[in-house]
Amino acid sequence: MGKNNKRKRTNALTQPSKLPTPPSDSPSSTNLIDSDDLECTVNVLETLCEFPEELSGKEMKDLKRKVHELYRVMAEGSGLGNSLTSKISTALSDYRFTDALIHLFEMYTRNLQPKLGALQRWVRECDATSEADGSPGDPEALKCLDMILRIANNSHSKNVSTDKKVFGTDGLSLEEGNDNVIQSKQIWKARENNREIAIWKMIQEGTLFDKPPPKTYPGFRPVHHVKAAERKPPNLYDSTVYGSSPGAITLTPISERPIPIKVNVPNVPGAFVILDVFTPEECLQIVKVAESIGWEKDEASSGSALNKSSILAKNFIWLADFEFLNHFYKSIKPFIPLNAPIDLNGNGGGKVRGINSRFRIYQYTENQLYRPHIDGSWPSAGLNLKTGEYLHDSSLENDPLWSRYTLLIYLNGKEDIGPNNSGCTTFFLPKKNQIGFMESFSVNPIQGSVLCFPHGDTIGSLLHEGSAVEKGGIKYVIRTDLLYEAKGFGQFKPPASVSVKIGGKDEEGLGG
Ligand SMILES: O=C(O)CCC(=O)C(=O)O
Ligand SMILES: [Fe+2]
Repeated sequence: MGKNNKRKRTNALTQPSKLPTPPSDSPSSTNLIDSDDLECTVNVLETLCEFPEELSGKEMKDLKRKVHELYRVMAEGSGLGNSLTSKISTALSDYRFTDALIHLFEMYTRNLQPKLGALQRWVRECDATSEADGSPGDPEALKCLDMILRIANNSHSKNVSTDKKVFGTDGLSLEEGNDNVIQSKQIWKARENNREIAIWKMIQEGTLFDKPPPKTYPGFRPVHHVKAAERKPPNLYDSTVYGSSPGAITLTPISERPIPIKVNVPNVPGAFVILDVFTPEECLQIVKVAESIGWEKDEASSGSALNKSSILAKNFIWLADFEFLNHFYKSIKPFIPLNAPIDLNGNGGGKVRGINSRFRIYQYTENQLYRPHIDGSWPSAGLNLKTGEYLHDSSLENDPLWSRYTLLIYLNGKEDIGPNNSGCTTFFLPKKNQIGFMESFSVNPIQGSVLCFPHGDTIGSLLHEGSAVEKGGIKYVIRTDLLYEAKGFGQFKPPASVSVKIGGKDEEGLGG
Protein backbone atom coordinates (compact mmCIF):
# COMPACT_ATOMS: atom_id res chain seq x y z
CA MET A 1 0.00 0.00 0.00
CA GLY A 2 1.00 3.57 -0.51
CA LYS A 3 4.12 3.20 -2.58
CA ASN A 4 3.08 6.14 -4.73
CA ASN A 5 6.36 8.00 -4.35
CA LYS A 6 8.26 5.06 -5.76
CA ARG A 7 5.93 4.41 -8.66
CA LYS A 8 7.57 4.75 -12.09
CA ARG A 9 5.75 6.86 -14.62
CA THR A 10 5.55 4.74 -17.73
CA ASN A 11 2.83 6.57 -19.59
CA ALA A 12 4.23 8.86 -22.28
CA LEU A 13 1.19 11.11 -21.98
CA THR A 14 1.92 12.44 -18.51
CA GLN A 15 2.19 16.06 -19.64
CA PRO A 16 -0.78 16.75 -21.90
CA SER A 17 -0.63 20.18 -23.43
CA LYS A 18 -4.39 20.54 -23.25
CA LEU A 19 -7.02 19.44 -20.75
CA PRO A 20 -9.62 16.85 -21.77
CA THR A 21 -12.82 18.25 -23.19
CA PRO A 22 -16.32 16.88 -22.62
CA PRO A 23 -17.50 14.21 -25.06
CA SER A 24 -19.03 15.45 -28.29
CA ASP A 25 -20.32 13.89 -31.48
CA SER A 26 -17.51 15.42 -33.45
CA PRO A 27 -14.01 13.90 -33.38
CA SER A 28 -11.92 14.88 -30.36
CA SER A 29 -10.53 18.39 -30.47
CA THR A 30 -7.17 17.10 -29.17
CA ASN A 31 -4.92 14.47 -30.63
CA LEU A 32 -4.29 13.00 -27.23
CA ILE A 33 -7.62 11.56 -26.23
CA ASP A 34 -9.74 9.32 -28.34
CA SER A 35 -13.43 10.24 -28.16
CA ASP A 36 -14.44 6.62 -27.37
CA ASP A 37 -11.94 6.56 -24.49
CA LEU A 38 -13.32 9.82 -23.24
CA GLU A 39 -16.90 8.57 -23.36
CA CYS A 40 -15.90 5.43 -21.53
CA THR A 41 -14.11 7.51 -18.85
CA VAL A 42 -17.13 9.73 -18.37
CA ASN A 43 -19.34 6.64 -18.00
CA VAL A 44 -17.02 5.21 -15.35
CA LEU A 45 -16.98 8.51 -13.45
CA GLU A 46 -20.76 8.80 -13.63
CA THR A 47 -21.15 5.28 -12.26
CA LEU A 48 -18.75 6.08 -9.44
CA CYS A 49 -20.69 9.23 -8.56
CA GLU A 50 -23.83 7.14 -8.33
CA PHE A 51 -22.21 4.29 -6.39
CA PRO A 52 -19.37 5.90 -4.41
CA GLU A 53 -18.94 2.77 -2.29
CA GLU A 54 -17.28 1.22 -5.36
CA LEU A 55 -14.37 3.56 -4.68
CA SER A 56 -13.45 1.91 -1.41
CA GLY A 57 -11.30 -0.93 -2.78
CA LYS A 58 -7.52 -0.87 -2.99
CA GLU A 59 -7.80 -1.61 -6.71
CA MET A 60 -9.23 1.91 -7.04
CA LYS A 61 -6.24 3.71 -5.60
CA ASP A 62 -4.56 4.59 -8.92
CA LEU A 63 -7.85 5.92 -10.24
CA LYS A 64 -8.40 7.96 -7.09
CA ARG A 65 -4.95 9.49 -7.31
CA LYS A 66 -5.47 10.48 -10.93
CA VAL A 67 -8.92 11.90 -10.28
CA HIS A 68 -7.44 13.89 -7.45
CA GLU A 69 -4.76 15.34 -9.75
CA LEU A 70 -7.44 16.24 -12.26
CA TYR A 71 -9.49 17.86 -9.52
CA ARG A 72 -6.46 19.86 -8.46
CA VAL A 73 -5.86 21.10 -12.00
CA MET A 74 -9.52 22.02 -12.39
CA ALA A 75 -9.78 23.63 -8.97
CA GLU A 76 -6.63 25.70 -9.35
CA GLY A 77 -7.47 29.29 -8.70
CA SER A 78 -11.04 28.50 -7.72
CA GLY A 79 -10.28 28.11 -4.00
CA LEU A 80 -12.11 24.77 -3.92
CA GLY A 81 -11.30 22.14 -1.30
CA ASN A 82 -8.42 24.02 0.25
CA SER A 83 -9.00 23.49 3.95
CA LEU A 84 -6.02 21.74 5.46
CA THR A 85 -8.25 19.22 7.22
CA SER A 86 -10.00 18.23 4.00
CA LYS A 87 -6.70 18.07 2.10
CA ILE A 88 -5.35 15.66 4.70
CA SER A 89 -8.55 13.62 4.68
CA THR A 90 -8.58 13.22 0.90
CA ALA A 91 -4.88 12.51 0.66
CA LEU A 92 -5.12 9.76 3.29
CA SER A 93 -8.20 8.16 1.79
CA ASP A 94 -6.47 8.15 -1.62
CA TYR A 95 -3.35 6.48 -0.11
CA ARG A 96 -1.26 9.57 -1.04
CA PHE A 97 0.75 9.38 2.16
CA THR A 98 3.52 11.74 1.02
CA ASP A 99 0.99 14.50 0.28
CA ALA A 100 -0.80 13.78 3.54
CA LEU A 101 2.43 14.03 5.51
CA ILE A 102 3.27 17.44 4.04
CA HIS A 103 -0.17 18.80 5.00
CA LEU A 104 0.01 17.16 8.42
CA PHE A 105 3.39 18.77 9.03
CA GLU A 106 1.95 22.15 8.12
CA MET A 107 -0.85 21.62 10.60
CA TYR A 108 1.67 20.62 13.24
CA THR A 109 3.96 23.61 12.75
CA ARG A 110 1.02 26.02 12.65
CA ASN A 111 -0.21 24.48 15.91
CA LEU A 112 -3.70 23.88 14.49
CA GLN A 113 -6.01 21.52 16.35
CA PRO A 114 -8.32 19.31 14.29
CA LYS A 115 -11.54 17.92 15.77
CA LEU A 116 -11.43 14.50 17.40
CA GLY A 117 -13.55 13.17 14.53
CA ALA A 118 -10.90 14.16 11.98
CA LEU A 119 -8.13 12.63 14.09
CA GLN A 120 -10.02 9.37 14.43
CA ARG A 121 -10.81 9.27 10.72
CA TRP A 122 -7.19 9.95 9.75
CA VAL A 123 -5.90 7.25 12.05
CA ARG A 124 -8.36 4.82 10.48
CA GLU A 125 -7.42 5.83 6.97
CA CYS A 126 -3.75 5.13 7.73
CA ASP A 127 -4.78 1.58 8.61
CA ALA A 128 -1.17 0.95 9.62
CA THR A 129 -1.90 -2.37 11.23
CA SER A 130 1.04 -4.57 12.06
CA GLU A 131 1.10 -7.91 10.30
CA ALA A 132 0.04 -11.15 11.94
CA ASP A 133 3.72 -12.15 12.14
CA GLY A 134 4.43 -9.06 14.26
CA SER A 135 6.18 -7.06 11.51
CA PRO A 136 5.13 -3.41 11.42
CA GLY A 137 2.59 -1.92 9.02
CA ASP A 138 3.20 0.29 5.98
CA PRO A 139 6.07 2.67 6.91
CA GLU A 140 4.62 5.64 5.03
CA ALA A 141 1.27 5.24 6.78
CA LEU A 142 3.13 4.91 10.09
CA LYS A 143 4.93 8.23 9.49
CA CYS A 144 1.54 9.86 8.95
CA LEU A 145 0.31 8.26 12.18
CA ASP A 146 3.31 9.66 14.03
CA MET A 147 2.54 13.16 12.77
CA ILE A 148 -1.17 12.79 13.64
CA LEU A 149 -0.19 11.89 17.20
CA ARG A 150 2.12 14.89 17.44
CA ILE A 151 -0.70 17.14 16.24
CA ALA A 152 -3.02 15.61 18.85
CA ASN A 153 -0.49 16.18 21.60
CA ASN A 154 0.97 19.38 20.23
CA SER A 155 1.21 20.96 23.64
CA HIS A 156 4.00 18.71 24.88
CA SER A 157 5.96 17.63 21.84
CA LYS A 158 7.07 20.91 20.33
CA ASN A 159 10.77 20.89 21.17
CA VAL A 160 11.84 18.29 18.67
CA SER A 161 14.81 18.27 16.38
CA THR A 162 13.96 18.21 12.70
CA ASP A 163 15.98 15.06 12.14
CA LYS A 164 17.74 15.23 8.77
CA LYS A 165 16.99 11.57 8.17
CA VAL A 166 13.32 12.41 8.01
CA PHE A 167 13.28 15.97 6.81
CA GLY A 168 15.54 16.56 3.84
CA THR A 169 16.58 20.07 2.88
CA ASP A 170 13.82 20.25 0.32
CA GLY A 171 11.01 19.10 2.56
CA LEU A 172 9.78 15.82 3.95
CA SER A 173 11.46 12.66 2.81
CA LEU A 174 9.91 9.27 3.23
CA GLU A 175 12.81 7.42 1.72
CA GLU A 176 15.18 7.08 4.64
CA GLY A 177 14.63 5.22 7.89
CA ASN A 178 11.42 3.70 6.53
CA ASP A 179 12.00 0.29 7.99
CA ASN A 180 12.14 1.48 11.54
CA VAL A 181 9.31 3.93 11.97
CA ILE A 182 8.40 1.95 15.06
CA GLN A 183 11.72 2.03 16.83
CA SER A 184 11.22 -0.07 19.88
CA LYS A 185 8.76 -2.48 21.20
CA GLN A 186 8.02 -3.15 24.84
CA ILE A 187 5.95 -6.20 25.68
CA TRP A 188 4.81 -5.93 29.25
CA LYS A 189 2.84 -8.04 31.72
CA ALA A 190 1.55 -6.56 34.98
CA ARG A 191 2.15 -9.83 36.89
CA GLU A 192 3.55 -13.29 36.23
CA ASN A 193 2.13 -16.55 37.61
CA ASN A 194 -1.56 -15.75 37.51
CA ARG A 195 -4.24 -18.25 38.40
CA GLU A 196 -6.15 -18.56 35.13
CA ILE A 197 -8.69 -20.89 33.58
CA ALA A 198 -7.64 -22.00 30.07
CA ILE A 199 -10.96 -21.55 28.26
CA TRP A 200 -9.65 -22.45 24.81
CA LYS A 201 -8.62 -25.90 26.01
CA MET A 202 -12.15 -26.47 27.34
CA ILE A 203 -13.63 -25.44 23.98
CA GLN A 204 -11.26 -27.71 22.06
CA GLU A 205 -11.95 -30.64 24.38
CA GLY A 206 -15.71 -30.01 24.22
CA THR A 207 -15.99 -29.47 27.98
CA LEU A 208 -17.16 -25.82 27.96
CA PHE A 209 -20.81 -26.90 28.25
CA ASP A 210 -22.70 -29.88 29.56
CA LYS A 211 -23.81 -31.08 26.18
CA PRO A 212 -25.81 -29.89 24.30
CA PRO A 213 -24.97 -26.20 24.90
CA PRO A 214 -27.98 -24.17 26.08
CA LYS A 215 -29.80 -22.36 23.26
CA THR A 216 -30.69 -19.49 25.53
CA TYR A 217 -28.76 -18.49 28.59
CA PRO A 218 -30.55 -18.11 31.93
CA GLY A 219 -30.83 -14.46 32.95
CA PHE A 220 -30.08 -13.08 29.43
CA ARG A 221 -32.65 -11.78 26.92
CA PRO A 222 -32.52 -9.71 23.73
CA VAL A 223 -33.43 -6.08 24.47
CA HIS A 224 -32.66 -4.41 21.15
CA HIS A 225 -32.20 -5.47 17.56
CA VAL A 226 -31.04 -3.40 14.57
CA LYS A 227 -31.16 -4.66 11.00
CA ALA A 228 -27.86 -4.54 9.10
CA ALA A 229 -28.97 -1.79 6.69
CA GLU A 230 -30.32 0.40 9.50
CA ARG A 231 -27.07 0.41 11.45
CA LYS A 232 -25.01 3.58 11.48
CA PRO A 233 -22.87 3.21 9.46
CA PRO A 234 -24.67 0.45 7.47
CA ASN A 235 -23.27 -2.98 8.17
CA LEU A 236 -23.40 -6.38 6.50
CA TYR A 237 -24.76 -7.94 9.70
CA ASP A 238 -27.63 -7.33 12.12
CA SER A 239 -26.83 -6.27 15.67
CA THR A 240 -28.53 -7.44 18.87
CA VAL A 241 -28.10 -6.16 22.42
CA TYR A 242 -28.66 -8.76 25.20
CA GLY A 243 -29.64 -7.52 28.65
CA SER A 244 -28.88 -9.48 31.82
CA SER A 245 -30.89 -9.75 35.04
CA PRO A 246 -29.25 -9.40 38.47
CA GLY A 247 -27.59 -12.68 39.39
CA ALA A 248 -27.20 -13.83 35.76
CA ILE A 249 -23.45 -14.01 36.39
CA THR A 250 -22.74 -15.62 39.76
CA LEU A 251 -20.19 -13.45 41.55
CA THR A 252 -17.47 -15.14 43.62
CA PRO A 253 -18.06 -14.39 47.34
CA ILE A 254 -15.95 -11.54 48.74
CA SER A 255 -14.20 -13.87 51.19
CA GLU A 256 -12.85 -15.95 48.28
CA ARG A 257 -11.59 -13.17 46.00
CA PRO A 258 -8.20 -11.47 46.02
CA ILE A 259 -8.11 -7.73 46.66
CA PRO A 260 -7.66 -5.79 43.38
CA ILE A 261 -4.45 -3.82 42.92
CA LYS A 262 -3.39 -1.16 40.42
CA VAL A 263 -0.22 -1.22 38.28
CA ASN A 264 0.69 1.65 35.94
CA VAL A 265 1.64 0.69 32.38
CA PRO A 266 5.31 1.74 32.08
CA ASN A 267 5.95 4.51 29.53
CA VAL A 268 2.27 4.94 28.61
CA PRO A 269 1.00 8.09 30.37
CA GLY A 270 -2.48 7.64 31.81
CA ALA A 271 -2.77 3.87 31.21
CA PHE A 272 -3.00 1.42 34.10
CA VAL A 273 -4.07 -2.15 34.82
CA ILE A 274 -6.22 -3.20 37.78
CA LEU A 275 -5.57 -6.85 38.64
CA ASP A 276 -8.15 -9.26 40.10
CA VAL A 277 -11.29 -7.27 39.32
CA PHE A 278 -12.93 -10.50 38.14
CA THR A 279 -12.12 -14.07 39.09
CA PRO A 280 -11.32 -16.69 36.43
CA GLU A 281 -14.68 -18.35 37.26
CA GLU A 282 -16.57 -15.11 36.51
CA CYS A 283 -14.66 -14.66 33.22
CA LEU A 284 -15.49 -18.23 32.23
CA GLN A 285 -19.23 -17.64 32.82
CA ILE A 286 -19.19 -14.54 30.62
CA VAL A 287 -17.45 -16.38 27.77
CA LYS A 288 -20.00 -19.20 28.10
CA VAL A 289 -22.87 -16.73 27.71
CA ALA A 290 -21.46 -15.32 24.47
CA GLU A 291 -20.44 -18.73 23.12
CA SER A 292 -23.88 -20.21 23.76
CA ILE A 293 -26.04 -17.30 22.56
CA GLY A 294 -23.66 -16.68 19.65
CA TRP A 295 -21.39 -14.03 18.18
CA GLU A 296 -22.27 -11.44 15.60
CA LYS A 297 -19.97 -10.50 12.76
CA ASP A 298 -19.19 -6.89 12.10
CA GLU A 299 -18.27 -5.44 8.71
CA ALA A 300 -19.19 -2.04 7.32
CA SER A 301 -21.10 -2.42 4.06
CA SER A 302 -19.59 0.71 2.54
CA GLY A 303 -17.02 3.37 3.23
CA SER A 304 -13.33 3.71 2.82
CA ALA A 305 -12.49 1.24 5.55
CA LEU A 306 -14.30 -1.58 3.77
CA ASN A 307 -11.45 -3.31 2.02
CA LYS A 308 -8.66 -2.45 4.36
CA SER A 309 -6.47 -5.07 5.85
CA SER A 310 -7.93 -5.65 9.30
CA ILE A 311 -9.80 -8.78 10.02
CA LEU A 312 -12.26 -7.76 12.67
CA ALA A 313 -13.19 -9.69 15.76
CA LYS A 314 -16.73 -11.01 16.25
CA ASN A 315 -18.77 -9.44 19.00
CA PHE A 316 -21.56 -9.96 21.50
CA ILE A 317 -23.22 -6.87 22.93
CA TRP A 318 -24.26 -7.11 26.55
CA LEU A 319 -26.22 -4.54 28.50
CA ALA A 320 -25.02 -5.39 32.00
CA ASP A 321 -27.38 -5.45 35.01
CA PHE A 322 -26.91 -3.18 38.03
CA GLU A 323 -25.67 -5.96 40.33
CA PHE A 324 -22.80 -6.82 38.01
CA LEU A 325 -22.06 -3.12 37.37
CA ASN A 326 -22.10 -2.36 41.11
CA HIS A 327 -19.52 -5.04 41.79
CA PHE A 328 -17.36 -3.82 38.89
CA TYR A 329 -17.56 -0.15 39.91
CA LYS A 330 -16.88 -0.86 43.59
CA SER A 331 -13.78 -2.91 42.69
CA ILE A 332 -12.19 -0.25 40.49
CA LYS A 333 -13.38 2.95 42.24
CA PRO A 334 -10.31 3.29 44.54
CA PHE A 335 -8.04 3.40 41.47
CA ILE A 336 -9.80 5.42 38.78
CA PRO A 337 -9.53 9.18 38.15
CA LEU A 338 -12.33 10.83 40.11
CA ASN A 339 -12.57 13.68 37.61
CA ALA A 340 -12.52 13.75 33.82
CA PRO A 341 -9.40 15.05 32.12
CA ILE A 342 -9.44 18.47 30.55
CA ASP A 343 -10.36 18.58 26.86
CA LEU A 344 -8.52 20.35 24.05
CA ASN A 345 -10.44 23.56 24.72
CA GLY A 346 -9.43 23.62 28.35
CA ASN A 347 -12.81 22.36 29.56
CA GLY A 348 -13.54 19.28 31.57
CA GLY A 349 -13.17 18.04 35.08
CA GLY A 350 -16.65 16.48 35.56
CA LYS A 351 -17.08 13.90 38.34
CA VAL A 352 -16.90 10.17 37.65
CA ARG A 353 -20.38 8.62 37.82
CA GLY A 354 -20.11 4.98 36.83
CA ILE A 355 -19.55 2.45 34.10
CA ASN A 356 -21.30 2.34 30.74
CA SER A 357 -23.59 -0.69 30.93
CA ARG A 358 -23.17 -1.34 27.20
CA PHE A 359 -20.40 -3.93 27.03
CA ARG A 360 -18.94 -5.14 23.75
CA ILE A 361 -17.44 -8.60 24.16
CA TYR A 362 -14.98 -9.44 21.38
CA GLN A 363 -13.80 -12.84 20.28
CA TYR A 364 -10.58 -12.70 18.20
CA THR A 365 -9.31 -15.84 16.53
CA GLU A 366 -6.25 -16.42 14.34
CA ASN A 367 -5.07 -13.25 12.54
CA GLN A 368 -7.96 -11.18 13.82
CA LEU A 369 -7.15 -7.73 15.14
CA TYR A 370 -8.47 -4.27 15.80
CA ARG A 371 -6.38 -1.86 13.76
CA PRO A 372 -4.83 1.26 15.35
CA HIS A 373 -7.43 3.74 16.49
CA ILE A 374 -8.25 6.35 19.10
CA ASP A 375 -11.32 5.47 21.13
CA GLY A 376 -14.19 7.92 21.07
CA SER A 377 -16.57 9.02 23.81
CA TRP A 378 -19.85 7.19 24.36
CA PRO A 379 -23.03 8.17 26.14
CA SER A 380 -24.56 6.16 28.96
CA ALA A 381 -26.62 3.35 27.41
CA GLY A 382 -29.54 1.86 29.33
CA LEU A 383 -33.18 0.81 29.38
CA ASN A 384 -36.17 3.08 29.80
CA LEU A 385 -37.38 2.01 33.25
CA LYS A 386 -41.05 2.33 32.30
CA THR A 387 -41.14 0.89 28.79
CA GLY A 388 -38.05 -1.34 28.76
CA GLU A 389 -36.99 0.38 25.52
CA TYR A 390 -33.22 0.36 24.82
CA LEU A 391 -31.74 3.85 25.01
CA HIS A 392 -28.44 4.64 23.34
CA ASP A 393 -28.20 7.61 25.73
CA SER A 394 -30.13 7.10 28.95
CA SER A 395 -28.77 10.09 30.85
CA LEU A 396 -31.04 13.01 31.68
CA GLU A 397 -30.99 16.12 29.55
CA ASN A 398 -29.93 18.29 32.49
CA ASP A 399 -27.42 15.73 33.72
CA PRO A 400 -25.55 14.46 30.66
CA LEU A 401 -22.89 11.80 31.05
CA TRP A 402 -20.15 11.03 28.54
CA SER A 403 -17.30 8.58 28.71
CA ARG A 404 -13.70 9.74 29.09
CA TYR A 405 -11.82 6.49 29.79
CA THR A 406 -11.75 3.10 28.09
CA LEU A 407 -12.10 -0.05 30.18
CA LEU A 408 -10.90 -3.35 28.69
CA ILE A 409 -11.65 -6.48 30.71
CA TYR A 410 -9.51 -9.42 29.65
CA LEU A 411 -11.54 -12.62 29.90
CA ASN A 412 -8.66 -14.97 29.13
CA GLY A 413 -4.87 -14.98 29.29
CA LYS A 414 -1.73 -15.79 27.36
CA GLU A 415 -2.12 -19.58 27.60
CA ASP A 416 -5.16 -19.19 25.32
CA ILE A 417 -4.01 -16.19 23.31
CA GLY A 418 -0.44 -17.18 22.44
CA PRO A 419 3.05 -15.89 23.19
CA ASN A 420 4.85 -12.57 22.55
CA ASN A 421 2.69 -9.85 21.04
CA SER A 422 -0.23 -12.14 20.18
CA GLY A 423 -3.51 -10.50 21.23
CA CYS A 424 -1.83 -7.75 23.25
CA THR A 425 -3.30 -4.26 23.47
CA THR A 426 -0.53 -2.20 21.90
CA PHE A 427 -0.11 1.55 22.38
CA PHE A 428 1.80 3.76 19.95
CA LEU A 429 3.49 6.94 21.13
CA PRO A 430 5.58 9.46 19.19
CA LYS A 431 9.25 9.10 20.02
CA LYS A 432 10.55 11.98 22.11
CA ASN A 433 12.83 14.32 20.18
CA GLN A 434 12.57 12.38 16.90
CA ILE A 435 9.83 13.25 14.49
CA GLY A 436 8.94 10.40 12.17
CA PHE A 437 9.49 7.67 14.73
CA MET A 438 7.18 5.95 17.17
CA GLU A 439 7.54 3.53 20.02
CA SER A 440 5.11 0.73 20.74
CA PHE A 441 4.14 -0.61 24.13
CA SER A 442 2.19 -3.85 24.34
CA VAL A 443 0.12 -4.89 27.34
CA ASN A 444 -0.31 -8.62 27.84
CA PRO A 445 -3.84 -9.70 28.73
CA ILE A 446 -4.26 -11.24 32.20
CA GLN A 447 -7.55 -13.01 32.90
CA GLY A 448 -9.86 -10.91 35.10
CA SER A 449 -7.72 -7.76 34.88
CA VAL A 450 -8.92 -4.40 33.56
CA LEU A 451 -6.87 -2.03 31.41
CA CYS A 452 -7.93 1.62 31.73
CA PHE A 453 -6.77 4.62 29.67
CA PRO A 454 -8.03 8.08 28.60
CA HIS A 455 -10.03 8.48 25.40
CA GLY A 456 -12.15 10.93 23.46
CA ASP A 457 -11.66 14.61 22.93
CA THR A 458 -8.99 15.07 25.59
CA ILE A 459 -5.28 15.66 25.71
CA GLY A 460 -3.77 12.28 26.46
CA SER A 461 -6.14 10.10 24.39
CA LEU A 462 -4.07 7.14 23.33
CA LEU A 463 -3.57 5.51 19.92
CA HIS A 464 -3.73 1.74 20.30
CA GLU A 465 -4.54 -1.50 18.52
CA GLY A 466 -5.83 -4.93 19.48
CA SER A 467 -2.80 -6.75 18.05
CA ALA A 468 -3.31 -9.79 15.85
CA VAL A 469 -3.92 -13.09 17.54
CA GLU A 470 -1.39 -15.67 16.38
CA LYS A 471 -2.14 -19.01 14.76
CA GLY A 472 -3.98 -21.33 17.09
CA GLY A 473 -4.86 -18.66 19.66
CA ILE A 474 -8.14 -17.14 20.84
CA LYS A 475 -8.78 -13.93 22.78
CA TYR A 476 -11.85 -12.73 24.67
CA VAL A 477 -12.07 -9.15 25.88
CA ILE A 478 -14.84 -6.75 26.96
CA ARG A 479 -14.76 -3.07 25.97
CA THR A 480 -16.72 -0.57 27.99
CA ASP A 481 -16.15 2.95 29.35
CA LEU A 482 -16.00 5.10 32.48
CA LEU A 483 -18.72 7.76 32.52
CA TYR A 484 -18.24 11.34 33.73
CA GLU A 485 -20.48 14.31 34.27
CA ALA A 486 -20.40 16.40 31.11
CA LYS A 487 -22.74 19.24 32.04
CA GLY A 488 -21.38 22.68 31.39
CA PHE A 489 -18.23 21.73 29.55
CA GLY A 490 -17.16 20.44 26.19
CA GLN A 491 -19.46 18.91 23.68
CA PHE A 492 -21.75 16.21 24.84
CA LYS A 493 -23.53 15.57 21.59
CA PRO A 494 -21.68 13.52 18.98
CA PRO A 495 -20.18 15.74 16.27
CA ALA A 496 -21.64 14.59 12.93
CA SER A 497 -18.20 14.00 11.51
CA VAL A 498 -17.49 11.27 14.00
CA SER A 499 -20.69 9.29 13.92
CA VAL A 500 -19.93 7.99 10.43
CA LYS A 501 -17.31 5.72 8.89
CA ILE A 502 -16.25 3.90 12.00
CA GLY A 503 -14.72 1.07 10.03
CA GLY A 504 -17.21 -1.59 10.90
CA LYS A 505 -16.51 -1.47 14.58
CA ASP A 506 -19.14 0.79 16.03
CA GLU A 507 -22.50 2.32 15.55
CA GLU A 508 -24.21 5.46 16.67
CA GLY A 509 -21.33 6.55 18.85
CA LEU A 510 -18.24 8.62 18.74
CA GLY A 511 -16.09 5.94 17.25
CA GLY A 512 -13.80 3.30 18.70
O1 LIG B 1 -8.69 -5.96 21.93
C1 LIG B 1 -7.98 -5.06 22.37
O2 LIG B 1 -6.97 -5.32 23.02
C2 LIG B 1 -8.32 -3.62 22.09
C3 LIG B 1 -9.78 -3.38 21.86
C4 LIG B 1 -10.05 -1.93 21.66
O3 LIG B 1 -9.16 -1.16 21.43
C5 LIG B 1 -11.43 -1.38 21.71
O4 LIG B 1 -12.37 -2.16 21.84
O5 LIG B 1 -11.59 -0.15 21.63
FE1 LIG C 1 -9.88 0.86 21.42
